[in-house]
Amino acid sequence: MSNSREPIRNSQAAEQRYLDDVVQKIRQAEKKAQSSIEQAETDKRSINKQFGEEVKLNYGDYATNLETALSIHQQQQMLAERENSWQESTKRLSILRRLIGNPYFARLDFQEHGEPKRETIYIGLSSFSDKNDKFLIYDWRAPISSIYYDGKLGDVTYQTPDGEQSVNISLKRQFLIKKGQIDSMFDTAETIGDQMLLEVLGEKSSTQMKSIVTTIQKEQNKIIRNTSADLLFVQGAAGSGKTSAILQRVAYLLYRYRGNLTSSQVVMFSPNQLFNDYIENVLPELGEQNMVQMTYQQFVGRRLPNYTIVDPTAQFEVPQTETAKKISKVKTELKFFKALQAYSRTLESHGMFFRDLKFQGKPYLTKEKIEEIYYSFNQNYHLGNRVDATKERLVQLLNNRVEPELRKSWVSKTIEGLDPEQLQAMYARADQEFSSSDAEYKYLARKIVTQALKPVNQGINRMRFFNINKQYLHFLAQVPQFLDLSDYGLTAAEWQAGLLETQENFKAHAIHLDDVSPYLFLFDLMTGKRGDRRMRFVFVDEIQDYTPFQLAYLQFQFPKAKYTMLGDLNQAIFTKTNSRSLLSQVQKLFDRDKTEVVQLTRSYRSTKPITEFTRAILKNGKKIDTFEREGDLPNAIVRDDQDQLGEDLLAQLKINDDRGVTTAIICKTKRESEILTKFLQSRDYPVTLIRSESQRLAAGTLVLPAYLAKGLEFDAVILWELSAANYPDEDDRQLVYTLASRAMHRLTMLATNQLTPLLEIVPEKLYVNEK
Ligand SMILES: Nc1ncnc2c1ncn2[C@@H]1O[C@H](COP(=O)(O)OP(=O)(O)OP(=O)(O)O)[C@@H](O)[C@H]1O
Repeated sequence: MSNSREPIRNSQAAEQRYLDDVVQKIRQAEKKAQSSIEQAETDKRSINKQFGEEVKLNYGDYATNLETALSIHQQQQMLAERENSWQESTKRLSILRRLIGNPYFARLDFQEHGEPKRETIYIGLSSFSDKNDKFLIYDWRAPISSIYYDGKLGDVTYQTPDGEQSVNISLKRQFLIKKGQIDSMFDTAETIGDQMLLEVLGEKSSTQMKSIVTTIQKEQNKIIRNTSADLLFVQGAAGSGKTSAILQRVAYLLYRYRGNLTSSQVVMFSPNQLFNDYIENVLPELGEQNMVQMTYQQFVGRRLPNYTIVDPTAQFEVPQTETAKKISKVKTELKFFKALQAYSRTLESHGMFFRDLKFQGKPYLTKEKIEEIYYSFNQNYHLGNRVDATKERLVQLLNNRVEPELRKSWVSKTIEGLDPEQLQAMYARADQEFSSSDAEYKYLARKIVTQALKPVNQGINRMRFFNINKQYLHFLAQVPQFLDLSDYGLTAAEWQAGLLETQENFKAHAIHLDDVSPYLFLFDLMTGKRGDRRMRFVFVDEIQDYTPFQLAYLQFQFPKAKYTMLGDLNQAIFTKTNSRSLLSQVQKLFDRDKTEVVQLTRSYRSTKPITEFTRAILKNGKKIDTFEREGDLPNAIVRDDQDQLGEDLLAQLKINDDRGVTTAIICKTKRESEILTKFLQSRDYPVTLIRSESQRLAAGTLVLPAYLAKGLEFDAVILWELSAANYPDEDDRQLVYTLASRAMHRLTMLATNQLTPLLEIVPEKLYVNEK
């Protein structure tokens, strides 16, 4: 071997010596960071002290005031510098402390093409260099680290900001290091050896998701490091690491665009708040700040604070009628988005509804007048400029009204009614002087009038002259002109009935979730709003639960961002009907050349028997591969009465508890979860019921309703009442698949009378039927 140091480091003892050396250097750096923090703190204290004394001394005339101001400015600058250095050192310190116990997880030996020397690098959570700026550890996100995840041994290439590089890899070594000691190490010729992955996957679940940097798979690495696509669409089986991959991707992007990208320019839309809590620690553990996280409902809901958003399907408690499903389909498709855009263009020449702007309870700027102004501009004005020009004219009109208003009797009455205190508050200064009492009266009158007209002014600025509700209903009435309702199996009368329902909802300050996005979009179009252009990356997880309309609306809201959308078209649990066409509809929103699709087919979450079972539930399932991890076959127990089933549940819980695995019992609805929780408590079995998404996941056995289980995982899952009564037909197939695929090590299904017929297609050898 050409590198003389290499043989020395080939045994574990030698690697340990090298590790000790690195750890010692990190410790030295830690001390240094600690002392610069202390220094910055001492400096801050002394600046503050000095500053306090100077200010006390110089509290005098104008000149010294100016001097004081200058000195304050100077002090502030000095403080800010110290603050910066304090923050830098604190951040550094926390990274160093993280590195001390586990500085790196891999070593690579390689030779760059054309270079005589072979190099050895170590890869860890963050980079670290010694006093001479020699890198002892490379960040896992550095360009060179990519070859650890990507390639086999031999000749490989990797991307750098300056283009492609080729190297020849001769060694790839993985380490499991705990508290500064090498637990085990293995050399691998594979991408990332299965041995390492097996160790990691065999671990127990917890209430917090973990980072996967040490074992990122090649396909996942593609997702993480992609910077070219405007739309990166990831279709991945349950448990294939979609969520994990995007969290590492956020960390990667923050590193790659350091200085130009902040975590506030990255937003992630996730299925529910519970899931947000579940993933909350991953980025901080990687030394990065969390991105903005919210649910789509939160995103749109904050713009409609006075409305209750109704979504009858969300919790599976109320079944939807066939007609309601069809109407819902119309309102959630891309065609509807386009129809709305087309409708908005017609408003440029006619058809906009207005409201009076009132003053003292009476129309002040009438809707007729506003309409006249709005349509007085020529056809070059689109909706956005039309509204700006209208606002301007209305403000002018309002200003012109001030003078005549001054002479009205309500103004003089108001002035007469002012008590001395109120009067005093009207003057700019206590000793304000006027040339005459007439001038004083005019001054006061003007103040009162402008004050009173303020709400009208606000109404103009906030565009209260638009009648958005009426406009939206008008649009719904016009829909048959833009779409063929018969394509959706709907008659004009059924559509009209749906419209009346929306109208009734408005009266009750409620709005159906399907109406929310079109309603806001119409308002944006009317007011010429153009979205948030600062947002650079948008992530949408569990995309199969979004409607094409919602995704189009997101794109409208963040027009400059690159999108990463992840989903499993096998798991569409809320929007069953259109999941198949979702991808094709979404692709229409982006430039074809800038769209990349990545498939993740291997399921890492579950043992092989569980993955084999869950994938058999799907009829036209996308391809799913298992990961070779052994475990028990899933088991199903069916009883004639629920009391007996309760005993079986307790018995299964005992088995799981004895094995030290944590169980989640998933029921179909919230009501069922509540009843089951009461039963278990009556039998002195401690459980935590998760009944809303604002709750936290707790340790120990959980009971939760199906709609909250999205995206989560548990050591053991018991599906309570997976019966024919609860899951009768095809509509629930994807839901059952989603629920079953939450299990990592153990899956049990319990039902009274009869198991759901959805399992009939699953070969008997894939599970144990205990009846
Ligand atoms: N490369 C990896 N190394 C180690 N663990 C991994 C890897 N990829 C995925 N996992 C583990 O597999 C499990 C499933 O990952 P994740 O939740 O990201 O999948 P998902 O595709 O989002 O699943 P779902 O669609 O079912 O919600 C997690 O426990 C995760 O830590």
